[in-house]
Amino acid sequence: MTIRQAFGRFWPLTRGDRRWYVLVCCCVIVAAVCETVAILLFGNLTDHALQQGSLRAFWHPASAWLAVAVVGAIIGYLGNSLAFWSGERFVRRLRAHVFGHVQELPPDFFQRYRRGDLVERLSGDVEAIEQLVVSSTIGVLSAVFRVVLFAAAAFWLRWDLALVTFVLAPLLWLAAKVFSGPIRRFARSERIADGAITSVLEESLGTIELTQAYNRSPAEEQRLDREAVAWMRASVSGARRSELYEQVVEVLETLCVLGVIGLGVWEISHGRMTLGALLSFTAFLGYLYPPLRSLGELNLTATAATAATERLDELLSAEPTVTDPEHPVELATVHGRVEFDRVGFRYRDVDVLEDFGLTVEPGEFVVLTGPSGIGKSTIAKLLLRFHDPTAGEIRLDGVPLTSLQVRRLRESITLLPQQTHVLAGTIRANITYGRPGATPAEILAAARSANAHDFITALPEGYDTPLTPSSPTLSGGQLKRLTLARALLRNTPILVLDEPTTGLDAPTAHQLIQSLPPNRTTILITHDHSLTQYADRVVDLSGTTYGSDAPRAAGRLLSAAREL
Ligand SMILES: Nc1ncnc2c1ncn2[C@@H]1O[C@H](COP(=O)(O)OP(=O)(O)OP(=O)(O)O)[C@@H](O)[C@H]1O
Repeated sequence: MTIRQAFGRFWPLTRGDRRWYVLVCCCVIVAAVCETVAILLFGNLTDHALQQGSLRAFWHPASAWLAVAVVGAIIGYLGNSLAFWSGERFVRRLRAHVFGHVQELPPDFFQRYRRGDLVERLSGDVEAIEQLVVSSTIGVLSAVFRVVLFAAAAFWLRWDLALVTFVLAPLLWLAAKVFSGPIRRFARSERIADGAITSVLEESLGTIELTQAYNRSPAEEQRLDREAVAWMRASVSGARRSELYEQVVEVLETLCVLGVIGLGVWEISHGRMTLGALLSFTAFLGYLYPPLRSLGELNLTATAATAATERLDELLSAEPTVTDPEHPVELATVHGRVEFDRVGFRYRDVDVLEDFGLTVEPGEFVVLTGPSGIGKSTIAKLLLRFHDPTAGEIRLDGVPLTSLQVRRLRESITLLPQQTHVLAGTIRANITYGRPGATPAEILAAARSANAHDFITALPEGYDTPLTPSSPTLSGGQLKRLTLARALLRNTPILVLDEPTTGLDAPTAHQLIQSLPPNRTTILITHDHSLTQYADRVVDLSGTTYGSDAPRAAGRLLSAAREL
């Protein structure tokens, strides 16, 4: 991706902030004008006060110089602060944009990338793009204004000497061109290595118990070191090229300054120039060369940032596979009838479901069982539209899922996944995650139903006990009950529980299933056959489907009769 393409890709995100960039440019112009005036005053001071040794001739230009310097400093401060603020605003907006997009992507997208790499793209790469889009734009505009102003002043002072000065510009351009290729290459390798390091750190810290238990610490250190070596190579090679570029530019600048001074000396010796004019002129060079040099450097920074642009563009180009229909069907009330109609599904090349049919009536309690790997969790994921079936159709209350708004669909179904997800925050915050704004009484009721209230209140800080995802201070069974409380609090017409009783002792498991709320469509995925007694129907994915005369079924029939 070229700088131009990279810039075009992200520039639209600056909409709404461009007036601030214009303001920054105005500050830059005023500050550059102040610097120009200050240099001219310096020439005046040299010719009238210094050369003639006149203190009277000193005060006027000196006070004017001071006033101009103060104005320049104030405007410079305001401009730089504003430039920084608008740069950070862009970072915030870009990160939110990419993060929002990534959150819509299907689960298999996250299998293609290591989590640490994604983290790096959302942190380091986003900041690198800010460099390209905002800082570099402001930097280039600022440098161009300054070059134009100082060049105009230099031409006004002595056009012939100014011409010599500008020999430098094409040389700098040439140098930047020569160096930009390798710098881009090393920047790309560095961004990739950054992602790999974050991944290793994230993965190792996430499995620290396993690492310690299996004595794998040295291997983990080696893994990190391998990535660190790749990162160091890229980083050092890139820095070397940048440094070499700086030194080449330094030498080129020195050559030009010496050329100008040599010419100036010659002019003074022929009486065609004053010392003040020569000193002002060389002072201009001192001001002119930094923005000229920074134009070349900005080119290199922007070139390096294109590596980050490519990485972020890759994320933004990934399309969500599950989208809202153009004209969604509105379901005023969800009754909870779920139909899988000749559903087929495959993960890339692996067929998981073929011609699968199941209808769950509103309020029915179905146990889904079958051997490991047969596709039980996949059915739950299809119901929430994490994926769409490759054949057949799934319907909710007779409406195909693809005709419903994804948000509305997920509002109607609660999935308790097999994996226990703990969030950073208190136990209360963990429970209310699925339904912010729930009342304390509702939280308590959900915790009681999930058999979690007693162990929570036995903790010194009760519902305010803080939890961390990496090392939650609760047992596996307690965490299971906590996540069940979170699911129950959502109070949706459909409940899908994927192995909710793993890690629980038999009495607790039975108690938990018995206390599940009645009158809602419940699909319980389990390997525990003792729990099937509570179901209205058991569906064994290996082939058998049978009803149950369990008390639970009777209870449900009773409540259905009551409803009638
Ligand atoms: N993201 C995925 N990508 C590719 N294949 C997958 C993916 N998730 C699951 N599978 C495969 O699909 C099949 C069904 O998996 P699924 O998790 O639905 O089984 P399950 O019946 O719930 O198993 P278990 O009882 O062990 O939880 C398995 O063979 C599994 O390897």
